[in-house]
Amino acid sequence: METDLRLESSLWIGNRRYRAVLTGWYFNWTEVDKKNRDKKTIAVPVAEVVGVEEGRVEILLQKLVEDTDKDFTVFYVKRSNSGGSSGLLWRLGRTQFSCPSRVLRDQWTKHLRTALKTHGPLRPHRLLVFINPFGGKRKARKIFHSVVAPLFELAGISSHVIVTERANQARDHLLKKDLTDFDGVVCVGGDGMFSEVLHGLIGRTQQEAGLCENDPTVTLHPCPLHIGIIPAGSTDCVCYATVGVIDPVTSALHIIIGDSQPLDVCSVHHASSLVSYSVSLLGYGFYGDVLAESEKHRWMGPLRYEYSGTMVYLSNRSYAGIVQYLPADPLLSSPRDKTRCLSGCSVCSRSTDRLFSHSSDSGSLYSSQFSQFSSDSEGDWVSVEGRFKCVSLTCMSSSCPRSPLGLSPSAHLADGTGDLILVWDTHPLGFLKFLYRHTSTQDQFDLPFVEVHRVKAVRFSAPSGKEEEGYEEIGGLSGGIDEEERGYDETESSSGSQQHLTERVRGREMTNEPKTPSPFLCGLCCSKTPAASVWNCDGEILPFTEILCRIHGQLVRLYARGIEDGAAVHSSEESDKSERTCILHK
Ligand SMILES: Nc1ncnc2c1ncn2[C@@H]1O[C@H](COP(=O)(O)OP(=O)(O)OP(=O)(O)O)[C@@H](O)[C@H]1O
Repeated sequence: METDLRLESSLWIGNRRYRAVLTGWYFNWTEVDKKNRDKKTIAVPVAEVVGVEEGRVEILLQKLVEDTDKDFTVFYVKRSNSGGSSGLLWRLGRTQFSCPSRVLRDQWTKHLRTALKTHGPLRPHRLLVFINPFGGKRKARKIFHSVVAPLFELAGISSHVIVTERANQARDHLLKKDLTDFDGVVCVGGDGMFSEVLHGLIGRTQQEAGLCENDPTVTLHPCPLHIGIIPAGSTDCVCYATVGVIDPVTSALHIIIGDSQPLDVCSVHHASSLVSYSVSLLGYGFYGDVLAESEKHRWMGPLRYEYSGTMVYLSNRSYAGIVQYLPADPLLSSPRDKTRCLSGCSVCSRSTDRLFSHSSDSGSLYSSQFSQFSSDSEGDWVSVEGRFKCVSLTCMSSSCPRSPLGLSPSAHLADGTGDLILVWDTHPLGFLKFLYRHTSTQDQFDLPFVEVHRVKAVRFSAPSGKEEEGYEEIGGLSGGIDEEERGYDETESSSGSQQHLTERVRGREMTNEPKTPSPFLCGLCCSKTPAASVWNCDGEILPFTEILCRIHGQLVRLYARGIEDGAAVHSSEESDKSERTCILHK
């Protein structure tokens, strides 16, 4: 196949001569000077070629074609620095080549197109697109039609576009309508819109596989359709955490070239019923309260999150809870190992082998997952009880522009685990330090009242009524437990052993004596602590406190490739100094 695709000839860009070579995987062109010496080479992976067109073609608001019979135009992915974001921006690179004859031009276009098919097996041909016209700044429709649709057209992708008229329309469509012709589903909107598509696709897949989503022990069937996210919401965290930038062009290009990023999904059950799925944050306590508070102030727009965060922080609440978790294998990875899940992550790749090792066909693919889950014996569960500022579970780093490293910087997108973060009740200033560290590079887990565990499942419940009232009374009076008062050291806090945790619970019970109210808490914030918080599940409030969460490894696939490490991409400057592409210097 490699030899069939190989093509080499002189080509011209303007009046400069280039030696162009198409190997199996790369399309390279090297400038040749008058003395036949090679200058710089531009190498574009065939997998990143967006399209090949006869003539001299430009894509502005619409396609402009100057049909000359010796020219062809190649469109490809070009990388550029994103400024503040963690990933790289992708732009549409374009180079117009001239050939000495029409025959040679036709040979180039034919070979390049064949190479695209060979090296882009997951490139979509037909997509189902949902646009939420009310998401974010209400620009989703414009973003799709002016930025994304021309790129899809260039790449030969046909789209069936549905502009939603109500919440949950996309979910319901995916659950009920015929999806046979589609390679993937694209949502143009924010995290809420992504969540709709996620629920619709997972539900549909389980229906077709005859699986009951309400049974928390069932291993769910991976979704066959890819999901693409064109960010157009006020919160686009899933896009940021899986691409590294919030940029419609970058996301559209990932869709076009058929990138594939598996993603873990957490199922949330209450009393043997499915409540929801989550991919980013499941948070009780602080994060639940902030969401509940912000819902009361929707009229403020995005500012409501700052306002609500401040109000909830000042109210200095903590909540009693019993947390049980099933630890993941500590030999595979750890939330404190200071690694980052980047594009091509080896931990996630090894997980693919582990999760789907027994067969390549999807039927036995999920039976191999089933055997993995069924071996999780109940005896492995660890249980802790006490008062928490917040309890969070995240299946990914949950990085976002405000917190570039995220809630759990070393979490993985697709290793079949989640990170459970327990923030025990503490002094308000300690908690502020914890929150502040999310905005910097300081380790938010390196605090004595914080612990993090890599887990496969979590159960949460509030203590029964009587105990709850007792905690409430104490919570209402107490200014929280000082770090010094807690009676355990930092080394212990990261050990996560059952024994240490039990000791800590005892220590906490002892320190839960009523205390003199802290002067910091008086005035504005000294309201009575409610008995229970609510769960924030990817931005939605859950109606239950008691939940069982289970991580399903690589349940869905996104048109993405994880965050690219800018430093690792071999790049240099071309004509536009800010732009990067693969250029090899000779
Ligand atoms: N046509 C519609 N009318 C009203 N709501 C819709 C419509 N289409 C989708 N939705 C709902 O709007 C919610 C928010 O949408 P989306 O995530 O796109 O925007 P957002 O601005 O990021 O959201 P948020 O206000 O939650 O930050 C989603 O939960 C989705 O179910």
